[in-house]
Amino acid sequence: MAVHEVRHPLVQHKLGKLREKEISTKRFRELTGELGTLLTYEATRNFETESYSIDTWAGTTTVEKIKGKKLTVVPILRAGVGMMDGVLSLIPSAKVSVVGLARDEETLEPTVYLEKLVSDIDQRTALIIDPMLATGGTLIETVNILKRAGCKDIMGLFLVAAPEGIEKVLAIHPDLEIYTASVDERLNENGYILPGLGDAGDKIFGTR
Ligand SMILES: O=P(O)(O)OC[C@H]1O[C@H](OP(=O)(O)OP(=O)(O)O)[C@H](O)[C@@H]1O
Ligand SMILES: O=c1cc[nH]c(=O)[nH]1
Ligand SMILES: [Mg+2]
Repeated sequence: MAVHEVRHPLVQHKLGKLREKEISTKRFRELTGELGTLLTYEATRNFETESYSIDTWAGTTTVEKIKGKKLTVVPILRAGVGMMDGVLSLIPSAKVSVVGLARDEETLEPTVYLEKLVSDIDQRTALIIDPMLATGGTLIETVNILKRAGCKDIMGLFLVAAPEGIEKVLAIHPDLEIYTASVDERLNENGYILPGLGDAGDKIFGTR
């Protein structure tokens, strides 16, 4: 597994705005989508391309396209939905496989309540999207679901990740590629990331 912390100035600028205490639902949503786009740009940086010829106004020339890479975007309900439009703005034809997991506030254990995967997921690269990687329980369970379905190539995009969660995921799924805008300091006693974002799901959906 590799953890890529995306230090691009635009990413860090937008993450800083996202952390502000009095942020509105509208602004939180906008920034979450924009960061989804920027993380997608970074995560697809090493996709293989192949050359082909086209006719242009000045004759024939050689251009490139992404080489046979079939993707499925995997938003983790609820909060992952907040990143989805931003991710799909760069890869608009990607199929979407939805999983629903909710973390118990007391035990911090995730419960799976929905699995709706594309049928040929065993032939696709899965791009998991969720704003938060905290204890890592939700991500471990999501990767378990994808691997059980035959998926072999799995990447994840997270706005913020906790070092404790990364370590736990790494121990169980060493083949995962993680992209995040920030590896934050630590988890607090309630399993929230510090400095983190607070409850990302509530902020995206305007609940609470
Ligand atoms: O790494 P973990 O400790 O498992 O926590 C991370 C999970 O917690 C949040 O979701 P939550 O369960 O609050 O659901 P929501 O998206 O419906 O708010 C977050 O969006 C992740 O999915
Ligand atoms: O800090 C955290 C941890 C889990 N879920 C969140 O929304 N925020
Ligand atoms: Mg939540």
